[in-house]
Amino acid sequence: MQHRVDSVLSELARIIESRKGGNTEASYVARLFNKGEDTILKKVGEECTEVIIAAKGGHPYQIIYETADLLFHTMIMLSHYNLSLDDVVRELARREGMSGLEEKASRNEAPLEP
Ligand SMILES: N=c1c2ncn([C@@H]3O[C@H](COP(=O)(O)OP(=O)(O)OP(=O)(O)O)[C@@H](O)[C@H]3O)c2ncn1[C@@H]1O[C@H](COP(=O)(O)O)[C@@H](O)[C@H]1O
Repeated sequence: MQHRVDSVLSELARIIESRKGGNTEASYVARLFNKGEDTILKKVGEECTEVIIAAKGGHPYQIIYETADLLFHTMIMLSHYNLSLDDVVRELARREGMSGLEEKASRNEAPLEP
């Protein structure tokens, strides 16, 4: 299962990267990159809202479907800023074993830089 998560996400990240500067007629991702930051961020915002609506609706498949859309558009957003899910996972790994309350308190002490 873990391998499947890794391989699907890595392949998707590779495809997203490959769409930068690509054919906007043939690729949704290339079109989004071409439209730029505001459109990408608007899509992430829309997909967040759709996840919340789906969750409140309580249909498991709908929640999965909308969360997939959110994750996909989040990956495009990260890529726009030359970041990736690897960077996010590294941050999660850094937090491993640290209580959420401790982490919250430490946010006020350290600047938000690696
Ligand atoms: N995983 C996805 C994926 N998930 C969602 N989407 C698209 O994201 C859009 C989601 O938009 P909405 O649900 O808001 O629907 P919409 O109202 O039609 O969208 P807009 O007109 O507002 O953009 C739809 O067009 C979906 O088809 C995706 N498009 C592509 N992928 C992956 O990205 C790869 C590259 O795609 P292309 O760049 O199109 O080749 C594909 O092979 C897939 O693996």
